[in-house]
Amino acid sequence: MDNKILVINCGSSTLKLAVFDEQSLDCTATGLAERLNHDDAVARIGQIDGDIPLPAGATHRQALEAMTTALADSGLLEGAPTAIGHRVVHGGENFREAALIDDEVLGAIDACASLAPLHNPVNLSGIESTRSLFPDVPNVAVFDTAYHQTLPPKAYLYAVPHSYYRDWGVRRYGFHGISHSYMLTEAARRLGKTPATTSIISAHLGNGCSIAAIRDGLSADTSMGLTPLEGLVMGSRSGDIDPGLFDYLKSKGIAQDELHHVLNHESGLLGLSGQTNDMRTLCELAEHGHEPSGVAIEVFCFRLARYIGAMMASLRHLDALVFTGGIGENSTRVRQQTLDNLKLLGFELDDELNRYGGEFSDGHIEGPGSRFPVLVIPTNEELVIAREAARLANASNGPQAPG
Ligand SMILES: Nc1ncnc2c1ncn2[C@@H]1O[C@H](COP(=O)(O)OP(=O)(O)O)[C@@H](O)[C@H]1O
Ligand SMILES: CC(=O)OP(=O)(O)O
Ligand SMILES: [Mg+2]
Repeated sequence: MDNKILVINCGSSTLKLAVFDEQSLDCTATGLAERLNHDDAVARIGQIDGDIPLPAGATHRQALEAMTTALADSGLLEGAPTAIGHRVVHGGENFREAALIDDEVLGAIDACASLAPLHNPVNLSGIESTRSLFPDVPNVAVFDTAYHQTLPPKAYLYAVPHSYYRDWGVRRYGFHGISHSYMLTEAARRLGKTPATTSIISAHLGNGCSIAAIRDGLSADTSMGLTPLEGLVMGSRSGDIDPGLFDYLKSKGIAQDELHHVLNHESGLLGLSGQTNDMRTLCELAEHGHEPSGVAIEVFCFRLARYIGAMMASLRHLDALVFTGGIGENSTRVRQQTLDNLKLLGFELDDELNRYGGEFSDGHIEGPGSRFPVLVIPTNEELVIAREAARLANASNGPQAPG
């Protein structure tokens, strides 16, 4: 019987789950629950036909229970997993790497909840659920912030009174570190280099979007800040705004709570287009002449281009610009339109390679005259989490005999 690692990624209204073989780290099952806490909540497991039955308005916990039962019933878990890895978005300054979960770690995750209100509370509910479903199995937290703990003060300090940082931890933390660190190892492998000598700009473009400057293997700058709201334009998040907006809109009768909701849930691509947060649909709409969708894509790409330029300030050399995430991996248009803004920096794409997203060129999509390689690399946050969960669970089984 093969030992299995269960990986859980709880998002605000989704739950992604994956099962890995502990030895080979092959992914043997994947599942997705969507529209959780809504009447039409739905769950599927790739290896099982049909939907997994969920009650209307199912919570993360109910979905997790239904999905793990279905996995167990169909033999996909092969008994209880040997370790469970969780994506946890905000770990503050407490975690430079993944951690075996105990009550102290749970407390530290809870203490960061107000800094990632869309993410940490659901991450915690995922952990609590698996702890009660599988009481004897070690749980491991893998943090989105951990990889960015190498940011230098010049990149993480806001220019506000220093006591805000000292007393309240007000600083830039950065997120999507699981994905950015995977981009580093994958880019290094494709370029025939070691991660420790590789410098890249990594653009993770999913529903949440962020960019990182990675200098000689270490995160040196990134676009997200105290919370995952800062930086790039995202599906429904605004990214950077002038904080003066709060006062101005207060004078228009929009309270802080309401604006907070708008900036997180009704802005970004959704707010600009008035249609959807989904880039694929926006591209289709724009192709059919829907002007606001075209404008939304233009703002998205221009902001990204500005940030690519900004990331250059942290690097001594650049081995590659890397695109990943649902948009970065799949949108020929976004990659082209972004780099059209950066001709002065010497980026050039090959139209054909870009159209195929680097599928037949080991990820490369740059043209022959490009000053820098440009890569498209599919992210695999679940694999990173599985690897860390296996490593920490094994380490917790006591000291290994010297080899
Ligand atoms: N072919 C495509 N063209 C453009 N955008 C795409 C395409 N496929 C997926 N996307 C976009 O990727 C985004 C979702 O990214 P993903 O990384 O899956 O999200 P999450 O952050 O929830 O994991 C959506 O905006 C979706 O429209
Ligand atoms: C941190 C963050 O924005 O995560 P996601 O992209 O999953 O929303
Ligand atoms: Mg994501």
